[in-house]
Amino acid sequence: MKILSSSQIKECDSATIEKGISSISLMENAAKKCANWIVDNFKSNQNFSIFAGNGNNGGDGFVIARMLYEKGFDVEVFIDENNSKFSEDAKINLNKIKLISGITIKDYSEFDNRDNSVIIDALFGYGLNRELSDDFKNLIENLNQIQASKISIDIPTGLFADRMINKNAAVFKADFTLTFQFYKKSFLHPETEKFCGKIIVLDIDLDEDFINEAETDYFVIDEILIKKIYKPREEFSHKGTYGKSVLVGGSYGKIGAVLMSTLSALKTGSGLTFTIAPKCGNIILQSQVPEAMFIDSGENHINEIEIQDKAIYGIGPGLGKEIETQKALLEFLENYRNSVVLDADALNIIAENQKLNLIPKHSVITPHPLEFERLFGKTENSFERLELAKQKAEELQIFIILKDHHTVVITPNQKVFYNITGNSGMAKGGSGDVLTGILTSLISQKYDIEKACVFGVWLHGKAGDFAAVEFSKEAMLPTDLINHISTVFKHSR
Ligand SMILES: NC(=O)C1=CN([C@@H]2O[C@H](COP(=O)(O)OP(=O)(O)OC[C@H]3O[C@@H](n4cnc5c(N)ncnc54)[C@H](O)[C@@H]3O)[C@@H](O)[C@H]2O)[C@@H](O)CC1
Ligand SMILES: [K+]
Repeated sequence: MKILSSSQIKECDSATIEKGISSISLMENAAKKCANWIVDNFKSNQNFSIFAGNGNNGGDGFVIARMLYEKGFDVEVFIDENNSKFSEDAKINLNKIKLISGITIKDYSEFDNRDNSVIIDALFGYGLNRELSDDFKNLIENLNQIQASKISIDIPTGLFADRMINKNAAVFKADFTLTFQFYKKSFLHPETEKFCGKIIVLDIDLDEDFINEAETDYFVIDEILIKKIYKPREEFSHKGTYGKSVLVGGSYGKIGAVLMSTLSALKTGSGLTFTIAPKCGNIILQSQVPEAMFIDSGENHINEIEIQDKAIYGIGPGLGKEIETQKALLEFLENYRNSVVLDADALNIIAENQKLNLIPKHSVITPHPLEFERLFGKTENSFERLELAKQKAEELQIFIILKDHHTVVITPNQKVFYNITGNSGMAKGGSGDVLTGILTSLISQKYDIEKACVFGVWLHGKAGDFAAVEFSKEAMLPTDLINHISTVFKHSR
């Protein structure tokens, strides 16, 4: 799914209107989708307090008020009674509810939530283009204090669609955000996402031709994209068809990491799978993953990384940073020309030795925010981090998978794919090792690297979601996630 900027969304609205749908019908349709969702999700004796602004977001609020009232709900609408400059469509819809005696319209200042109503925020949408005034900030801070369910229409008021907010910004804290047609970039960054609650994307039939032609670097990974990428296994194939994955890592006390990567590579379909690990890992690896071939290197830590023909390497899980290991990795990178997946200590070794230039072109690196900082330096927030990552991905011609609440894939041509599968149960040591195995396996199976990254992060999160359903977010383990890779493939048929 494409992510458009607020100006592109505005153009998309206009293109839809040019195709013959009036702007007032578009508002009617958008509000109807919201009202239907609310009716389906709230009890029929629920009261609603709708806070409307002067623009089209407020207009949506007026239509929602009318529709909920018509469905039998109690509704009160709050506006700024001192400001009579409404957008044209908002004014038409405000006038319509003024004629309905059962809907009371009051000034924001008259609100007291005596009847414990659900609060609907239709103050500002994607049209917000500057800081809120103190009056609005106070209103929002007061609303945020109230213990009630809260719904934002299109965007929680106070957020911009596609940029960071100021540190002291006031933002409506929603439990649900009912948004139109597209995810907004700010729904996917930790500093701003926390205000959105559960995000529901409602299709309001905006012009498909415009959407198809709109140019953007930003995408949300959805099932439509995954269906285009996934290559089911062919009947007439053999193990050689599915490539050779070599997982490199493990050190005394950290053999589990490379074991999980190896197992994940196998479970993702790798044809031939090797593990290069120190001798101390031999018995555990051979007994736990008999399908993989073991190549030893060093006693308790890796001291050499053998280069094999026609293989894809995934290096880093549990690797450690012993001097000999550092030398082995740097020597490998100096002599290796193919794409490689680099994670964890492999990235830390590269950062400490300042050897970014040794990363082969079209490789994949999978840093979490701290590893990213060690590699590329400090940034103020995740929006800036993403911009720096785009710049570095292009400069080094590599794929960067930034692991965060929403993991992001950044390509050498600066495309950005946000992943929305996964859950907090995956915030445990070992989850990253699984991802390294999955990515190595997909690339060795000749998935194009961009597709492998997109499919890999989605698959990783989706398996995590299945594991959370079975075991709970608290109790699920990375090994449960590995076992649920099969559930994802079964559901993908
Ligand atoms: N036809 C359309 O364009 C549709 C628009 N829709 C709704 O319309 C919204 C966008 O409407 P608008 O473009 O009218 O914008 P908003 O309703 O988000 O904001 C209203 C106006 O407030 C002004 N403003 C910006 N920042 C401000 C600030 N800090 N303090 C005070 N005023 C400020 C701007 O001039 C802006 O146009 C969407 O988020 C969505 O809810 C939907 O009804 C779908 C169709
Ligand atoms: K809003």
